[in-house]
Amino acid sequence: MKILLEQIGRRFNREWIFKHVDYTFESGKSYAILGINGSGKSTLLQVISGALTSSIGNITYLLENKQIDVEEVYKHFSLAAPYLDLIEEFTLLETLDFHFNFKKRINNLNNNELVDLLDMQKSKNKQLKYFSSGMKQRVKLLLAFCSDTPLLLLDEPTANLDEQGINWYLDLVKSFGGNNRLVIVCSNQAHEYSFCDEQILVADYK
Ligand SMILES: Nc1ncnc2c1ncn2[C@@H]1O[C@H](COP(=O)(O)OP(=O)(O)OP(=O)(O)O)[C@@H](O)[C@H]1O
Repeated sequence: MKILLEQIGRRFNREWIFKHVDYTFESGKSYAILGINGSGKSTLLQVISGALTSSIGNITYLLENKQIDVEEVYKHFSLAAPYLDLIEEFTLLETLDFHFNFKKRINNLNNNELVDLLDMQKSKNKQLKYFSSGMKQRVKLLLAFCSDTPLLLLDEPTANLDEQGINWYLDLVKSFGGNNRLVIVCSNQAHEYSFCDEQILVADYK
């Protein structure tokens, strides 16, 4: 997958969050979008994903050298982000079944293998509303990493995770972040993005 940003800008009302962003994202590489709180990382990620339109500029999406419409991009990415909610009434197993109705499982991993990856066999029939914030974050990350999509978007991936959780995330990166995937991480914490090949500073586009 290739995503080309040409002179992209986004404003809310009269305030420009970023402008003149020229950048190319390519499969097989990982990118970190960096900046302080409120600098516009999530906004840029949402523009890249097509969830938010840019105020100016063009974005082109190429999948195996064929252009795809912005309306179709959602089929090709998986996202873990603080603003993405899980359905709290579902149990863990129901969550996996529901999610993988829409996205293909990576390596055909079955529910039992996914629950093992989460180390949550004891909680598989528990509703997510009874999960701790760290457990929910692990579920979000697992759903994103284990969906077979060429584009993986991660916004604050280790929010709510303790040291063990951070190491678990880094294992996911090693296991499922490669294989010619395009990975984009929004962060302001080095341990979340130190594996990335390139860094984009939102402050450079003010
Ligand atoms: N829907 C919106 N309407 C108006 N302003 C918005 C909207 N969404 C975001 N903003 C503003 O855009 C700016 C960038 O927000 P954004 O969430 O992209 O920052 P961020 O770098 O991801 O922050 P954080 O590190 O805290 O997650 C902020 O000033 C925010 O208030």
